[in-house]
Amino acid sequence: MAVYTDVQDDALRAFLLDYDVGGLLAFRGIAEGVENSNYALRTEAGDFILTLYERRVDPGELPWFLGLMEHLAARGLPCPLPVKARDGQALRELAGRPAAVCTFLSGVWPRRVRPEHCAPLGEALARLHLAGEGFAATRPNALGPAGWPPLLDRCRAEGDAVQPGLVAELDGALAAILRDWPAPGALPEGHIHADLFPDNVFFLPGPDGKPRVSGLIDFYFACTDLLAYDLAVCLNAWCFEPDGRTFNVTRAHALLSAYGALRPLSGTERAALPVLCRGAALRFLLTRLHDWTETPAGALVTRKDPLEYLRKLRFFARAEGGADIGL
Ligand SMILES: Nc1ncnc2c1ncn2[C@@H]1O[C@H](COP(=O)(O)OP(=O)(O)O)[C@@H](O)[C@H]1O
Ligand SMILES: N[C@@H](CCOP(=O)(O)O)C(=O)O
Repeated sequence: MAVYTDVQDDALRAFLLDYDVGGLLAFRGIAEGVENSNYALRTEAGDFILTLYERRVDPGELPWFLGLMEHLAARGLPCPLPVKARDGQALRELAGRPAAVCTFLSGVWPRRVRPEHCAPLGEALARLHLAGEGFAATRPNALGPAGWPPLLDRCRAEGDAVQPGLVAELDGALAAILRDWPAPGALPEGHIHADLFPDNVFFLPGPDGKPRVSGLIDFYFACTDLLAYDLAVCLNAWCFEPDGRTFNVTRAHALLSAYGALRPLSGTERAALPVLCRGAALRFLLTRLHDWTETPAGALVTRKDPLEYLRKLRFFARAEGGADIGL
């Protein structure tokens, strides 16, 4: 479910009068997604996505996200381009919420990841990092290492009800990750997506029939951080079998090789990748755990399993070297 705010058709028609997109032909709410309300629009000018920004997005940060997408799209990355109204503004208001219209991207996200998805993914991620250069404004990662201890504290009271002993295990894992984390300035930084899960990457078959990336969406966790951390997020999200236990080295190797062909990893980045993977596993474990225990009964949101990421964290803690994670 991701339509929290209802939009009436007369309000939408009036809203669109400020844009050069012609008349509204059809619209429907999109059930997928977690954070915001999304509608698919068809107007006389084509297809668009309307997003109404909900609870967890800070309205003050929206110009940064929209500015980054505009910068990346202008450099040829297949990401949504915010559409400006006639007053030159992409960020407007509808139904009492901050709202933006973006271009619609074709394609389908992979319900079942195959190694053939991972090379185009790695290439797209490297292109994203390279295209982000030159976007001057920065946004710190609120869900980076400094954010993990307070997040764990918020899960302390309820965590052991999810799995006995969980809080103590996470205390130990967090301490080890913070101890091993790269020192400031040690690794290259830039703008990262920070949530490039399969449901945020669209594919279409290329002329050879193999999957080609046709769209990267959902930039609302994007921030300025270690570039290699984005790879760690992808290794977590794309390279395990669905049970979260079995790591697929073939997928990881395809992802890392394709990335490295466009943006070669330094020796320091390669050495840091295992701890970045542990950090990324902990980050998604903590946000899922927090949502698991805090989501009110009856809320129309599908909670995601935090323990899937405990299994991934344990895998990366056991991994003995780069070869175990596809380097
Ligand atoms: N630019 C786009 N083009 C096509 N579909 C989109 C676009 N943006 C969002 N969507 C659709 O909306 C769904 C939810 O979008 P997403 O940004 O992941 O929402 P949320 O931020 O709420 O998690 C996606 O799975 C996709 O179906
Ligand atoms: N990818 C995160 C959840 C964020 O949801 P999204 O729909 O905004 O990508 C997770 O799996 O925990």
